[in-house]
Amino acid sequence: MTAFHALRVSRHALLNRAHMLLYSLAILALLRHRLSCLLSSSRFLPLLLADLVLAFMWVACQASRWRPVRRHEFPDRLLREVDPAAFPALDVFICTADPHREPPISVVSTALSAMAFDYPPDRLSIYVSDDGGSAVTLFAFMEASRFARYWLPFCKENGLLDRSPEAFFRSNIGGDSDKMKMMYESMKAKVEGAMERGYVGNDVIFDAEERELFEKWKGFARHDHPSVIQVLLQSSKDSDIMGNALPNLIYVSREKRPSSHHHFKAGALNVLTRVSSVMSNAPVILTLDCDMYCNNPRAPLHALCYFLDPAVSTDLAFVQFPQCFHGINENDIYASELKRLFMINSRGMDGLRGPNYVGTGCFFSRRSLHGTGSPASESSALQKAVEAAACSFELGTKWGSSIGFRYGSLVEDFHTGYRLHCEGWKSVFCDPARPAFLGDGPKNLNDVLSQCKRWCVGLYEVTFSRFNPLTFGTTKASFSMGLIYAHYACWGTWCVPITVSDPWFSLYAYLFTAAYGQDLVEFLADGATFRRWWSDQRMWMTRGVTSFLFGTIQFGLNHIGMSAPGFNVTSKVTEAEQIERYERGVVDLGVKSPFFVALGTVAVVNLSSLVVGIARVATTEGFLDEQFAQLFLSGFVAANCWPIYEAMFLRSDGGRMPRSVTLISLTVAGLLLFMGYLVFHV
Ligand SMILES: O=c1ccn([C@@H]2O[C@H](COP(=O)(O)OP(=O)(O)O[C@H]3O[C@H](CO)[C@@H](O)[C@H](O)[C@H]3O)[C@@H](O)[C@H]2O)c(=O)[nH]1
Ligand SMILES: [Mn+2]
Repeated sequence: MTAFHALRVSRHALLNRAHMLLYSLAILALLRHRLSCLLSSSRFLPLLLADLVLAFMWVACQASRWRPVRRHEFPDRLLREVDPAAFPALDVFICTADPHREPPISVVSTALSAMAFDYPPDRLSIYVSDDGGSAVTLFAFMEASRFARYWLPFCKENGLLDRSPEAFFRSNIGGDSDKMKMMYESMKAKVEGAMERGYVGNDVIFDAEERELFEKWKGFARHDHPSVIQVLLQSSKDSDIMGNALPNLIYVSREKRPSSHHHFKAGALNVLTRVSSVMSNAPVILTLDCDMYCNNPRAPLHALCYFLDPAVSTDLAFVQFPQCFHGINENDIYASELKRLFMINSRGMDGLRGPNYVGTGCFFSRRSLHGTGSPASESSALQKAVEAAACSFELGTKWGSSIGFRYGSLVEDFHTGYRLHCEGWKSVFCDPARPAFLGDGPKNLNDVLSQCKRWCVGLYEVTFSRFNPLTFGTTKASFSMGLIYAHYACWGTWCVPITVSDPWFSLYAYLFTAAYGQDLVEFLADGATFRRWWSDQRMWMTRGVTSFLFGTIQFGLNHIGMSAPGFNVTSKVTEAEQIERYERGVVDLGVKSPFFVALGTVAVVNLSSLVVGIARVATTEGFLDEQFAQLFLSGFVAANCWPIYEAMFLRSDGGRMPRSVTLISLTVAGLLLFMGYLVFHV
């Protein structure tokens, strides 16, 4: 048998190791210096803490630089050697949670893009989990099941690669597609109309049978309702207009009761895992977020290149594709690409036990989630499915603790992938030239920072559990995997070195330039531009004083019971005016957010120290030599803060900082500066 995939170790590996050696010597020297300072004055204690965090985060991340790899798959070989009729069945899970933040018509487009995979339709099932419990979402999927009869043959006849109608009609107009476009627009208008009215009117319902389904929504509340499971397409019965079989399409809205915890997305995925196990029970499962449409119809074939290779499949839990986004602006001002997380470090982990699970674009082997057991009962498949979607089903079972998607963290993806690695499973990072899945990144700063804060809280939940990666991970997975997971689990602690500023000395110059230089090189090597890297490092600093800081505080409050973890679904809709600003690359600070008070304060404090520093250079001899590095740092931070100064003082558009936020920032900064003056001069 010829191989379906190949692997090569990155040329950077040796260079990385040499860099590691030098850098660790410098870190040791730094810590030694700091300890000796501490002996002279306890004022240095916060700085020691900052240095320790820096050292720890750096060391933990190195494991991902030890052996980065690149893989390549050969789907054509697979097609030559394996008859598609012998492909394993594939169950696709799509999660949605809120019809207002996640428009049903977009969820439908994602589902259609998966239904149109280059995969035998009779082996393909799409399950939609609707945590929003929305009749409009069900209605949108009924429409989609009719539209699919035309759309799927249209994609295949025209050899389309963009099989999400939303994405296709965004970029293609005219020609053959005119008729299809009209059909799509008419479906879209019906769904959006129902969304606006807030219910599914009798005028848009197809027949009496459909009307009956919506009866279920009488006395129905989003957080208090029975399960609704509706089979919309059945492969054995339904065919498209050319007479080809259609994939199965199943709508699931699990039971919700105020008295039982629904465990957010992990809970939804576990319900789909069980519901699908009694209906199609495919050995391969793909998880998708509602905005992550398929951009490469051969994605499943790429995954099969691993699942059908007996040499790797025995302990292969999942094949993860990177999260990629459409519509990112030229300089990626909010670092939405998250290149280090989704690309660079994933390749690094791939050279060890495998990349972590990032929640979407991931093919699982069902075995790794729940062995082969499925809910046992005498009833029919549909009845069993309804039982499996009930709130009480999991009571007294291992679901969420040692089988299925794991509970206890807002980052169920991180937690689940990590626990699978701890159980001895492996994973693979699969990154074909044409991105397999594309999603929506948040397009305003407040949403970007809130999302990151949620991750930060979720990651702490893993750190402070008995599965702490340093103690549990390093022994159960492997030492190096444990370190990388610890690096992420402690993401929030970046707020310590970023918020504690330091009297600079020459060793820092090396530590700073070497780390920044390496980061830049890795970005450029991965195809980024300098400006995109610049945005990324700016966002890293921004998160330090906002998401990481607030996330750390929030976790502390949750921990002592003063608040509870919540999952704020990221909005996938952006106002036209905001989109326009985003496309021009203008930062959006136009909402009254505590994040922006923190940003404004830091920016003003830094600007003041820069101005005072420059004044001293002009008046005091020798000051420049002594404090050059300190001044350089302030200058560098000020350059990063430029968009904030603009938003505070220079702009007048809707994205400028609200007056009240500017005033509060100025006041807080004034107080801080005054306190600083008292400490150092009185
Ligand atoms: O109670 C919930 C909450 C969320 N979701 C779905 O989960 C997905 C992710 O939610 P989103 O608000 O888009 O969160 P992001 O922060 O953008 O998502 C990233 O982070 C999540 C938590 O780590 C992962 O689950 C995602 O896959 C990953 O893309 C969406 O499809 C939601 O509909 C549910 O089904 N039920
Ligand atoms: Mn998302």
